[in-house]
Amino acid sequence: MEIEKYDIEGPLLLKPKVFRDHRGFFMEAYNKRVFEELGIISDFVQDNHSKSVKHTLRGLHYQVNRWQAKLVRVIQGEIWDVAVDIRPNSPTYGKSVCATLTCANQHQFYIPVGFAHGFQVVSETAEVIYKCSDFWSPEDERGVLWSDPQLGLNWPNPDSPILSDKDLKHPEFKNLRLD
Ligand SMILES: Cc1cn([C@H]2C[C@H](O)[C@@H](COP(=O)(O)OP(=O)(O)O[C@H]3O[C@@H](C)C(=O)[C@@H](O)[C@H]3O)O2)c(=O)[nH]c1=O
Repeated sequence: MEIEKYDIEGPLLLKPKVFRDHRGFFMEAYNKRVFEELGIISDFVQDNHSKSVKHTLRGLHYQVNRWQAKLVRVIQGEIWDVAVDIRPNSPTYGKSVCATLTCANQHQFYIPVGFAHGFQVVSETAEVIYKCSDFWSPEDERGVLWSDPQLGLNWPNPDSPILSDKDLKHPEFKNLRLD
């Protein structure tokens, strides 16, 4: 497993070792012991799987009270994935880190608690799976407006994103809700 750190403390880009042979490939997608050795001590309790069509943009999402660390990967297609630092006392508050995740590169994006998360689909369709360190809690769901210029995010297709009704209505970053 290769690991890349970012300028922002916390998120990691993980490049698992992939064993290829005439049958295809094998990889350990998650190994609690190895991840803990890397300092990723999240106790993952829920796996999510979504499929989206090209230009779909999901985000930017986080939960309060039941904060979720996430381990994101793509099993079909390609996405641009982003995590925005919303830890109030962080020196990098409001800054973001991103990763291109594809079924070919097998990379995984580890997003600790304290970040808002979103992605946009670059390929015709993409299937994304991610582990979460706490359960979904609808009343604790919060969001930030994906297009807020203050965040300065370089979405692959900002002109015609496909969004949920919910994602159209999130507040701007200056009105971030942490309660
Ligand atoms: C997030 C979630 C949704 N749902 C349901 C609620 C709703 O009817 C349907 C679709 O939900 P959403 O529109 O919120 O799905 P989506 O926009 O894909 O939400 C996800 O976006 C990415 C970026 C994240 O980081 C996730 O934590 C999550 O917020 O699925 C669950 O049953 N469990 C869950 O954990």
